[in-house]
Amino acid sequence: MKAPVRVAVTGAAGQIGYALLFRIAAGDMLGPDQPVILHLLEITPALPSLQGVVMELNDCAFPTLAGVVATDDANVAFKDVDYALLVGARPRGPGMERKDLLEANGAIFGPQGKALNAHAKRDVKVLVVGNPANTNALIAQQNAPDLDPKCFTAMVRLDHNRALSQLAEKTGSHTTDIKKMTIWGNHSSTQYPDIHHATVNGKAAMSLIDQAWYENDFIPTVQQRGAAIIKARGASSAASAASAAIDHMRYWAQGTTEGDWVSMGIPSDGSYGIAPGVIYGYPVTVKNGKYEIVQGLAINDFSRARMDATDKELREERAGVEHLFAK
Ligand SMILES: NC(=O)c1ccc[n+]([C@@H]2O[C@H](COP(=O)([O-])OP(=O)(O)OC[C@H]3O[C@@H](n4cnc5c(N)ncnc54)[C@H](O)[C@@H]3O)[C@@H](O)[C@H]2O)c1
Ligand SMILES: O=C(O)C[C@H](O)C(=O)O
Repeated sequence: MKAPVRVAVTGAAGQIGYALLFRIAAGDMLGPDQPVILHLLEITPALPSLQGVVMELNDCAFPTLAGVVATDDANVAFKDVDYALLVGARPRGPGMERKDLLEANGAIFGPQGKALNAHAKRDVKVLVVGNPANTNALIAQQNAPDLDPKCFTAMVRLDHNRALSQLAEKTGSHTTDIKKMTIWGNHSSTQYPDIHHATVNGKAAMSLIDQAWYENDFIPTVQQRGAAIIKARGASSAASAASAAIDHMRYWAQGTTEGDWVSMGIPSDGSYGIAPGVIYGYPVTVKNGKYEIVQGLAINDFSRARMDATDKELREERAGVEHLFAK
């Protein structure tokens, strides 16, 4: 067994938290030889409920669970953490405008960015799941001036996995037969799931499907999947979101496989003509805990228009929250 690492999870008493904590504690995220100390952050009124979750975590007697800290203080929650999964966010309520949502989340992700800046390990890996995930990640990053901006990422892995599942079903294959799937841009309905570079059992994905299915079925299904689940379940995706968060962190920590890549929301460096600084879904490879954008992909006009549309949405979201950035 290795020395334990510290993993913070915010919104730990919520529904994603309930699907996520037990898998992290069981070793699904960092491996069966990596003990974890969980740092769980909740708002004060949710602490009794969180205590119940802690009781259940202990009752599992996981070999890889080395301790649990449960708190309503971000300074305690982020102390010396190696990983931080920021799940807790303000959901959109009735009559709330997007602007109100961004403002409410600024009040969460600004202070959490500051607390990470003050207390987390200098190479902390931060994943923002709470919506609007990309712009919440930007707010946290912009309040953590002493951390490398690349420490902050947002989750588009659920979209990536949804795209794998849709393409596998259409082509009668398994998700593991598919390589080089890409989600460009925002975790929102403007995201662009791109299969131009994907292969299914080594064959170009685009040669196995027709353009009409791609345009009228695949893309909108992936873009609208979150809304479809809310409609069907009466609550937003939880187990699949938790599973995607595990995948995002596992690949970031352990690396991508040769000949394949994953999609991560990361700070744009201007690659592919995207506005520098916005947290944009890119295809990335990972080695030794560092991600790199896959370069040199051919982008046709169809893709260009969609990549630009989701970039535009992210630039607009950024313009709406710039007043929340640390001066
Ligand atoms: N990126 C994605 O792919 C994706 C997918 C699904 C859901 N989500 C988002 O994830 C978020 C969480 O979803 P959920 O279903 O678990 O919601 P939930 O309402 O069940 O749980 C959220 C929890 O966060 C807590 N919380 C609120 N403010 C907090 C704060 N300042 N610090 C710590 N905890 C805080 C709440 O008390 C609650 O327990 C939502 O924003 C949802 O939209 C993102
Ligand atoms: O909460 C939502 O809007 C949906 C969620 O982000 C999802 O993709 O399932």
